[in-house]
Amino acid sequence: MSLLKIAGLSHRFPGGTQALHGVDLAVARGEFLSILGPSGCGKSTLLRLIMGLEQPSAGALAWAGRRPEIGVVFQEPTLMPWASVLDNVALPLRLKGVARAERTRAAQAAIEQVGLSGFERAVPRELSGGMKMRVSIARAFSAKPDLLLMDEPFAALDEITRLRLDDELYALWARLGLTVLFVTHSVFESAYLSSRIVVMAPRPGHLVASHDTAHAAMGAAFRASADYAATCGRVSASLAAAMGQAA
Ligand SMILES: Nc1ncnc2c1ncn2[C@@H]1O[C@H](COP(=O)(O)OP(=O)(O)OP(=O)(O)O)[C@@H](O)[C@H]1O
Repeated sequence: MSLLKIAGLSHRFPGGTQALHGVDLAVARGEFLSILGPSGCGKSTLLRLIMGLEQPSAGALAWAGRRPEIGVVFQEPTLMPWASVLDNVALPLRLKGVARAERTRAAQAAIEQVGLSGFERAVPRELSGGMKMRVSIARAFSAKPDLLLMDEPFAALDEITRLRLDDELYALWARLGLTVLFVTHSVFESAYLSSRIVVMAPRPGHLVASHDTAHAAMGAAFRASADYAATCGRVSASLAAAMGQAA
């Protein structure tokens, strides 16, 4: 069953920019869904509507059951610089009023999941860019969100770190059964991580294609596989079409 059903969603900003038009999208529980599209096609606007930070001009977002808990990861890790890794990761739990002992336990578990055990007392300036991003990811899922929204989380990282974090995120998703909505400009990253990829086109932003992907394995073996190459080819062609170019 769908966690979220988006129907006929359109959004016009007060200045007059029509950012989205007629978006229909269902997000199933447990899927890793990437939204891929050129700059300005409305990806971030769509995430803001899902987060409830903007109200749509038309159309509807329907959640299954109660309003869900949403975890968010942006390109900037946006950590509290004065606070320890543990306190940063525990922040959503503190804001929810979870008692100290319980939030420490949950934050420590999340820190372990992202491979940062032993760094609980470190502060952000003592961490590498990749480690800060791991803290941001741990914070986003520490409160066990129904949906994890990720807006180009690894775009500012070097390629080696990015590939490693892609592997780690894929493993986390598979291990914890997360539902992830992942915004990226990268065909290769989306083809590697996703169970489904939707491609958007601009002016105004709308969905043009949806691709299910084959996930047989991960790591170097999957990156070298024919399935991965075929997905990259199909998705690249959709993206080229979305941008009005021949593939
Ligand atoms: N607050 C705003 N006020 C007015 N127009 C906006 C606002 N935010 C975004 N837009 C416009 O809406 C359109 C979609 O922007 P959005 O940021 O959602 O695209 P995007 O696909 O996320 O782009 P990028 O990949 O560069 O981050 C663009 O034309 C942008 O200029």
